[in-house]
Amino acid sequence: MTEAGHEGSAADFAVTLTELHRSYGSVHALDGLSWQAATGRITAVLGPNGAGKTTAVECAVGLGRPDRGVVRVLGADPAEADADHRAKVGVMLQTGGLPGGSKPMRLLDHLSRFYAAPADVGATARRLGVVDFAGTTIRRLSGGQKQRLALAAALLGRPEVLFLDEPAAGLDPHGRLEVWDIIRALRDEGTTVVVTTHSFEEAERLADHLVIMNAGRTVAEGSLDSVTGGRSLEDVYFGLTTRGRA
Ligand SMILES: Nc1ncnc2c1ncn2[C@@H]1O[C@H](COP(=O)(O)OP(=O)(O)OP(=O)(O)O)[C@@H](O)[C@H]1O
Repeated sequence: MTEAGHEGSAADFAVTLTELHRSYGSVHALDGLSWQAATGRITAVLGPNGAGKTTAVECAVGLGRPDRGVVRVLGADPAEADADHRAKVGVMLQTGGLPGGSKPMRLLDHLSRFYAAPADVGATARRLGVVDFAGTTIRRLSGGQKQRLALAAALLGRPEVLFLDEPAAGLDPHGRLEVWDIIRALRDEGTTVVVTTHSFEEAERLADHLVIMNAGRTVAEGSLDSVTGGRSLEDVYFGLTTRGRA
């Protein structure tokens, strides 16, 4: 198991979080959090409810600012970065924010107009299987269909760095395999992917680099093998984490 090591140049690590603190009242959501995501690799971030995963991603995409600490994404501070930088960063948050009254293709068309050089909407919709439910109003979609749509939306800007919050949650087994294949294909095309997850299987299947968070801090970071040291990921996780506080 390794401590959060911060070696290598900025080009090696598309995302670097260093000693982040963020509090909501008396809750220390981030309490000295540090981890890195290597460029062109998949980083999986595991941690119990309330560990601070979403808060960390919000800081990394510029939706929130830490009270203290340094965030660098593609060499820039996302809270200060310009539109060009933001266009290079994609994010799929949990699906609650999709507009219920719209239809999938209309939403993707609309979102694609925010980008100077968007991905092809039809090709993106086909890749995620959105065309299969293109005529259904978003509020009537199943959880898995919403998940595919949210992932398609996150790909429209052809991001260099992609943050995915529980991308396979709610998907059936076929759907999960398909989404994992897409994530690996994106990595193979050079995209840096950060996946937050509660699934050991997802972490084991996807992670080139693994981060385990607990109570706002990193408690393990490294390759799957270096983190587990021959034990099961589940055993390591339960040994390092405590029940969520959310
Ligand atoms: N806007 C907010 N106001 C108050 N407390 C918040 C807010 N956002 C997060 N928190 C608290 O900060 C802590 C970390 O929350 P966060 O959502 O980052 O955890 P998480 O690891 O993403 O959890 P989950 O696995 O449930 O998604 C929790 O205790 C949460 O209740």
